[in-house]
Amino acid sequence: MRIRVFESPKDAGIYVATLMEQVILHVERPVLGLATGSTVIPCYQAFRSLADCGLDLSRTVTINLDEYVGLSADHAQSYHYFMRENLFQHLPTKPEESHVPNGVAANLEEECKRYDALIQSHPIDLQLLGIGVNGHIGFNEPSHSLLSRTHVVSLSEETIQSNARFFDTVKNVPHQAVTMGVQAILQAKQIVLVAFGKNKAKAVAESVSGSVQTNVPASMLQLHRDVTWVLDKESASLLPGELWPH
Ligand SMILES: O=P(O)(O)OC[C@H]1O[C@](O)(CO)[C@@H](O)[C@@H]1O
Repeated sequence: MRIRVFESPKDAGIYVATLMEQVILHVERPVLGLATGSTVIPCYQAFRSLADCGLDLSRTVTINLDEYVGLSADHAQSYHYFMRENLFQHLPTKPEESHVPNGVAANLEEECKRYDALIQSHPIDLQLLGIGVNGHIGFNEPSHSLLSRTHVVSLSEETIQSNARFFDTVKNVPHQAVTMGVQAILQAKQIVLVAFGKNKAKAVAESVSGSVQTNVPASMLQLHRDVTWVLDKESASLLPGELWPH
């Protein structure tokens, strides 16, 4: 596990974008696992600059972590829409394929199976993650057990309240989502988790230095051999001193 602490989200975003670039430059048919949320926006902004400077994405496949159940791709709060607005529409060369779970599939169980098959046939080289204030990754919420496969999850009250900032009213926040399971996340060759702000500090500290437990889903990342935590000073503020990078 590596921990990098940056002065600003902008600096952190540039670092993450270069990690993504390295994969694209060195893997024959790169597969990037992508995330949504306010945290990854500086990463995508920096990545767009690299793409503007000629980074070729035409062999790259992208696979997103999750989508709200009931929001179609043209809904402004759907993760399809987020990806288009914050990344895809700005890229001069489009990825060869881009995948986001379909939250309005008539049969969500079939959709989850389809998504798992897709992940298995496209092993992820680099998985980008944010983290919920409760330690969730993707939408794998804290629980006494975690599901390994893509599944429909009921969002916790904490997540609904936290994500209400993106909706007109908390009543409009969907209560369910389709999310990749922890297996797909842990199968990625490399994982980069990004967290900014004081409100993520507790989840970061518990995930990095607490015990591995399903009640803190991001603590599962301790089981992976290639994880980089990309933090700012606030999100790193509760880490034990010995874990602070020198
Ligand atoms: O970056 P934000 O907006 O705090 O969101 C963090 C996490 O929340 C989610 O958007 C889902 O709630 C995750 O996909 C993300 O990792």
